[in-house]
Amino acid sequence: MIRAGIIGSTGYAGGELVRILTRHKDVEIKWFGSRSYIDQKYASVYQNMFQIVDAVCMDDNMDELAGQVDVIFTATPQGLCASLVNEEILSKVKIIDLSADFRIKDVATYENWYGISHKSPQFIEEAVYGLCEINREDVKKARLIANPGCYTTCSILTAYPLAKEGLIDMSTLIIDAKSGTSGAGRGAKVPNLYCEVNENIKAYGVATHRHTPEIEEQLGYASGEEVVLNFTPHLVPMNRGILATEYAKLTREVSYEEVKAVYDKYYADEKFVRVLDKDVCPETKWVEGSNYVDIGFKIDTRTNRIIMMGAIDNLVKGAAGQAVQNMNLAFGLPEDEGLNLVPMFP
Ligand SMILES: NC(=O)C1=CN([C@@H]2O[C@H](COP(=O)(O)OP(=O)(O)OC[C@H]3O[C@@H](n4cnc5c(N)ncnc54)[C@H](OP(=O)(O)O)[C@@H]3O)[C@@H](O)[C@H]2O)C=CC1
Ligand SMILES: CC(=O)N[C@@H](CCC(=O)OP(=O)(O)O)C(=O)O
Repeated sequence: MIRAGIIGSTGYAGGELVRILTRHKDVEIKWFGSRSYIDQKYASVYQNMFQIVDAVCMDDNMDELAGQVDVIFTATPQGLCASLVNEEILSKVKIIDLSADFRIKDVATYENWYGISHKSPQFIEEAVYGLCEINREDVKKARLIANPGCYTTCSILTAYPLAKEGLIDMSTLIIDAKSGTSGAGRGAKVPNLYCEVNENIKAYGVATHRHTPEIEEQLGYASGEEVVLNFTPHLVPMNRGILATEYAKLTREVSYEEVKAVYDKYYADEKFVRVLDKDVCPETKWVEGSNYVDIGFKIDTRTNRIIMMGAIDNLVKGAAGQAVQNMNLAFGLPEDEGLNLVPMFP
């Protein structure tokens, strides 16, 4: 049995980790970390866990935790994991960080976009960017895994094969993405109140969103060139889900079949990536509650652009599901263990 500790188990991403891991046959959650609910029953924070989780929430102490578990998930605000991790901890446990602390290789870029100083830059180089479909072999050997962002998982996987094969002009790439409000976490914030979000759609973080450099870096590795792009997120009145619509000029004339063959080259054997049939556009409802990424595309011959679309559940493939997928790889388990979640509908 793998013993797991979750720092930030009372947040939305941590809560989703608990939901998935309670049904993972090789994992026992030993530590339900919290800052605000110490000594309270976990099931009193999340009543959906009534009679499923009997444990109480515990203080977030990474040093103590490292001696008691095999893997620590940090589902905490930006900067916290970097402020806690040290060599002794990493010599004892694997860490899967759901925040952005170890995603970006250039520390100055991280500090610029996040507005915080990085507390342990010495571990950035060894951290593996845990986008399983792309970095699988490195994840298997990693002791520190940077779980990718939710918008970024969706945006990168949707464009990756075409970027890698040079089919799109990267300087023309524009990503327009929408997220449900669980992406903003459980903490109370006025812009996320019911009356602010319901019956409303709004762009935010325009030209400044922190996921921009993460997408640029990863698509830069794929395409072999420096990538600078527009990324505009929108908040939409739904609980879960991300839809990314991505536009780029094609570098040459291609047919539907050629593009489909490129997607199939990278994803035909990927259990969690579903390239949809011709003319089918992904919808967040069709992936809700699951670890799937659904991808579709359309060639617009009139503008010589391709329009790529991807949908995920931000809390599953965009956070907890991908974290469990990373854990499975890092511990030599079947990659889909605990993740055979059928999308829910309606
Ligand atoms: N929501 C999403 O869709 C996604 C989130 N993520 C990332 O996961 C992380 C958590 O996000 P999310 O679950 O949405 O956020 P929430 O605000 O819902 O949860 C934050 C969690 O962190 C804990 N926490 C807050 N401050 C501290 C602290 N100083 N010390 C210890 N614990 C602390 C909270 O504990 P308590 O409640 O007990 O106070 C809570 O459990 C973030 O880095 C986020 O960017 C990544 C991908 C998607
Ligand atoms: C709707 C919403 O607010 N989404 C969050 C992103 C989700 C998230 O938690 O970001 P990471 O994946 O980088 O951890 C935001 O825009 O900051």
